[in-house]
Amino acid sequence: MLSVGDAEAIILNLVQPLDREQDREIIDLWAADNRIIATSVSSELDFPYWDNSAMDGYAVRYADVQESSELEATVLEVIEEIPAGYQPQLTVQPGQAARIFTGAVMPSGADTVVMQERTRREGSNVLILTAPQAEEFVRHKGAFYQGGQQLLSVGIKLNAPEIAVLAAAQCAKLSVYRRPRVAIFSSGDELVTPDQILQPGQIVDSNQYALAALVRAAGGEPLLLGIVKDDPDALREAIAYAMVHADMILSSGGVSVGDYDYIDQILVSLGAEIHIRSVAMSPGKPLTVATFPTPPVTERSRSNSPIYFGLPGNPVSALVTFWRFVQPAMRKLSGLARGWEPVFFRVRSHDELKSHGQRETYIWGSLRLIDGVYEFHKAAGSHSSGNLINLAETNALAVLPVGTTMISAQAEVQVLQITLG
Ligand SMILES: Nc1nc2c(c(=O)[nH]1)N[C@H]1C(S)=C(S)[C@@H](COP(=O)(O)OP(=O)(O)OC[C@H]3O[C@@H](n4cnc5c(N)ncnc54)[C@H](O)[C@@H]3O)O[C@H]1N2
Ligand code: MOO
Ligand SMILES: [Mg+2]
Repeated sequence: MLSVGDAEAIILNLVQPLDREQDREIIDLWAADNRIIATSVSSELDFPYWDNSAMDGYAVRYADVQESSELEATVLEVIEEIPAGYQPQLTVQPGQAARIFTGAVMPSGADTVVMQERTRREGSNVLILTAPQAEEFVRHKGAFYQGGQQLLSVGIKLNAPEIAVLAAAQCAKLSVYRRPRVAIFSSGDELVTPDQILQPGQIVDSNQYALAALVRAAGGEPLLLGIVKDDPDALREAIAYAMVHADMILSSGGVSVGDYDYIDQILVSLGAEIHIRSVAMSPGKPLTVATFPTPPVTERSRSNSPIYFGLPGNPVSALVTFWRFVQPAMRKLSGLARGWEPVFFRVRSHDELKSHGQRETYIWGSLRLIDGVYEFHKAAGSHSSGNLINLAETNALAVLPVGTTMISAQAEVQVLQITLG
């Protein structure tokens, strides 16, 4: 059976990012958080825009004050007061100073700022009590950034720091990748929506809710296709619709070896190429990954043909395979230039962890900060892949490699981070 690592490599190789020319939209900066920038940004402005003061104090000529001390204070005449947002009117001549405040424009003639605490005001004069460094507390025009250079490159995710940069660069509208459209449906005759009274043998379709939330959290736009019966015609219709409307298709259920598990054969009948049928992992062994032939350019509404993930129906298996494979694939698809690969790190395990050792095993639980160190706590209760009840507060999965049957309590374990940073 295919290893998890090989499956990941196949999937990430199949997924191609959205097209930065064709798959983009213009949005307002207020709506930019968590979006991915599709054109590089530069500014004509220098940062800082002007020479300005980093302190409340006095703008002086260094040559005048370089010998100043408590005992031999330099006396300067204060010629002007310069608050932030004001254009200085006078030039500071030898023997003169200007009162200045943080962020205010430096007056011509002055090259240094002496902070207020190192001065004493006497009427229209100021006494400089300490020798400053030359050019101290002056933020020079262009010192942080010179106009014309690249500020942000394509493929960066926008959060508060990048949005602040864009605002400072007066970029009130910007071009971002559109959100990937992800079609989602659940397959199974036993499934009903949460508002229905359960008849014998029925269960609630929880997967579609979970997958929609995961798709949204990963920056995608879910296209909900509902519950599809274990009926080849109904499944073919749903997949054929999704093929032309989505960048990615997620189904859950119907990918194992049962008589009603039709997904693979329908994909084949629609001309899809199946790249993965199962993976040596637990939970999540039955997993179908397929692609469709690229339609002719004239019939295309988007740059790529979609990738299909037939996730296993068991609720935990559907989530684990999403976290392990679909989430990185969505990040790559969405245009992120870097950081789409899954993130693993090592922590101490609070609990003993067990596996049968034959497949790479993912155990759900939570990372908790104990005395400043992250510790993995296995979720209490049954670890059957059909039990979703103890999934609440899961924020990491412990990974036991093939061949490892036990990790003792307090020993180190590798965990997969599943909440997006
Ligand atoms: N003979 C074998 N049987 C099974 C194997 C196997 O290797 N040989 N693998 C098992 C494993 S592992 C898994 S996982 C499941 C995967 O099954 P399917 O993907 O075909 O899914 P279904 O049979 O349709 O359903 C499985 C299970 O999950 C429940 N389910 C399905 N959809 C949903 C949903 N939307 N929300 C909540 N729960 C759902 C369904 O009722 C079943 O209980 O196959 C094993 N069998
Ligand atoms: O993958 Mo099944 O996921 O082991 O229950
Ligand atoms: Mg089945």
